[in-house]
Amino acid sequence: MKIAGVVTRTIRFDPDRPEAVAVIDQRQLPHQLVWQPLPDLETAAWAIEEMVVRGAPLIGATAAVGMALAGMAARSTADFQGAIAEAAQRLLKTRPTAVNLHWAIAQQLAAVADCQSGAAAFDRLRLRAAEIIEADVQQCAQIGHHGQRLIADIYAQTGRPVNVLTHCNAGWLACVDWGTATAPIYQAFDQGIPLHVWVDETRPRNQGAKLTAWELGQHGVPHTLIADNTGGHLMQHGLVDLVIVGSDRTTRCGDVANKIGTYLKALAAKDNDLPFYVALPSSTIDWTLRDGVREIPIEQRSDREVKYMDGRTESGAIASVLICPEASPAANYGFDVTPARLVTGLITERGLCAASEAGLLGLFPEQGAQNHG
Ligand SMILES: CSC[C@H]1O[C@H](OP(=O)(O)O)[C@H](O)[C@@H]1O
Repeated sequence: MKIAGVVTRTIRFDPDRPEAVAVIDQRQLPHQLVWQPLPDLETAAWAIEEMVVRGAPLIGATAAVGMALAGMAARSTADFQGAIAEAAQRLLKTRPTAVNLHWAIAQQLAAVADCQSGAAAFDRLRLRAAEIIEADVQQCAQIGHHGQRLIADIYAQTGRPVNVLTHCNAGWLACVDWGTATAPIYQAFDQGIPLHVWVDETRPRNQGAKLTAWELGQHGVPHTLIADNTGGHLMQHGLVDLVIVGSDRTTRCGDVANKIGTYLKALAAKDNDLPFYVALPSSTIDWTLRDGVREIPIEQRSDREVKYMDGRTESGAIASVLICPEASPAANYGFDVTPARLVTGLITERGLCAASEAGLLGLFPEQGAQNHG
């Protein structure tokens, strides 16, 4: 998407110059645009752990690049396979919930399985990383193409601007470009469909306030930032037409793990008979799992993220402030799981489907042949 009118992606990766890879440091947004170089595997792993980069698809893309950087470092060593396996283990320890991390690492390990030299393995890793990055862009564009119809249909029925609510940041900043939940919004907006987005601030890391509001503003999309607990009230008063969120891991039966608070939005949407859609690329589907509440690992992060807020002071300095008694313990669950029964439908790169095994296999029949879960 564009930053100040310049087409930009979240990660700059040239397979012919992998050592020059850099990512937007999303911890600095919206106040500063900072590009963070990723010179080696460890920096790539650190960037995922510290949420320099975040969002399931971008975590996957960064992991794929991290594996390529490990391959670059090991390209002249005899035990290059051991070094690549070690890199995979390092990356798997970064963040547990987004399945794209596992998917991307598995893709890279498969790419080098039959390599007989470090040089050949490095070539496979850097080229596969570039493919994964390009595929994410195309898949998110397709999610936008399929999802924009939902917004267009509501506009055709009502004849007034469509109010969409989204949670966290499932925007182009969570991907390489376009986003997942935001792709239908951008494409409907670009087609001239009048719309407005309610942006959940999304405590505790405030990805909505810091990232979604910023990227929508950069594109000129009308939006209003709201406290996380506002959505239900808006839905009760007819101010929301559609909820679209992203996913970090979706089971083969349509259960969805997403940023903490998503489940509560789904409950409110159900209670108000409003459509609740989840936008996701197939790299976010975990075909080995069926029951998301029981099986999806939920990341728990530092209590500091709950106890402190950071931002820009009135004097322009970036500061972090304690918002509770220092002695108060805090729990920081990063995600929750929305059961498929609360999901109206899934928006994938292959089209829309019901949040069910039949729905997903209808779009991805190749997965049905394998005995999963
Ligand atoms: C399109 S995936 C975006 C997804 O990732 C976010 O989590 P985090 O910022 O912690 O990586 C959130 O769950 C978004 O919906």
